[in-house]
Amino acid sequence: MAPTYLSNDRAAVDSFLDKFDVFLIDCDGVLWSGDHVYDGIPETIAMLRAKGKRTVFVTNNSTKSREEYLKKLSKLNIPADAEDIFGSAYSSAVYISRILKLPQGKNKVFILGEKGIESELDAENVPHIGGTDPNFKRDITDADFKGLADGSLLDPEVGVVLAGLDYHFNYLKVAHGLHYLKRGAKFLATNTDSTLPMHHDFFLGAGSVMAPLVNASGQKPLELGKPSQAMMDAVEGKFQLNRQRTCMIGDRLNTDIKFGVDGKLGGTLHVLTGVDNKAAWEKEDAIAVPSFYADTLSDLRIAE
Ligand SMILES: O=C(O)[C@H](O)[C@H](O)COP(=O)(O)O
Ligand SMILES: [Mg+2]
Repeated sequence: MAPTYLSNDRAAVDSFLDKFDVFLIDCDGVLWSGDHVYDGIPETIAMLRAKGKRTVFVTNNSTKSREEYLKKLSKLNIPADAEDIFGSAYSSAVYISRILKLPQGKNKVFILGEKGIESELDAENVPHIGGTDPNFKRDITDADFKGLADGSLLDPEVGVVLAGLDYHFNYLKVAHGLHYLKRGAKFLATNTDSTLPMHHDFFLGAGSVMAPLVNASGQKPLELGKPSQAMMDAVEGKFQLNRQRTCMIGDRLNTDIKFGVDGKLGGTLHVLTGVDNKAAWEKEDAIAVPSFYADTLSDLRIAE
């Protein structure tokens, strides 16, 4: 069935809102582009909450922890509770500490990523190295090559390499990641989005940042962010979701919309402010087709 267009259609928006109690809302490309909030977003979230709807922010962006996202949301006047934020950094930390359960002496994580991952691993008492450690912000030396090849530079307790969006990746850091994988560490990713919407344009996403490691190791990481259904199960458990009364709202087909479709949610809404346009789901072999679409999330305000 062709997706229902909601923009400027009060009746369509009213029946859309009546169908759902919980909205899982993506962030980059839906609420904002970098620090630029799209027009009418704070008012739209406030309207949904005023109508008794639950709004849960589900982002693949692992550079911030839930706490850091709460600060960003409140700085941008978007109403939110700390409880209603579910990021891929949190999803990954929970997977490592509560599901993977690494053996003692092999329970450390080497991070190719930012502060968000470090904070969420700390919250789960999972030891970690790499990440924002300033010792990695330099050129590789011959001593590094030697120490990585003979293992003298490697921490024997590392059992996982966790990769995400990293604004500071370089040859030295990726080389460490490669040599931990060569010694049997598990390869996990918070997400593998190829691009990042920022300042109304697109930049390298997590998937593009970790591509050198995937290429050199010949391994594909286990993804823990959208569209992974491990994340959907975690979201369902945490928020006691009735999947039929839940709608996923996103800008990207191969993460957000696929997440909702594979998760058999009651509906998915594709907004055209971010990564994918209409043509992406109109084509024959579209990876996922939304049940609703709108030019922007704030088009829901017609129901105010
Ligand atoms: O590269 C990335 O990590 C993604 O572009 C970014 O995380 C997407 O975030 P989301 O749209 O899921 O909020
Ligand atoms: Mg997005």
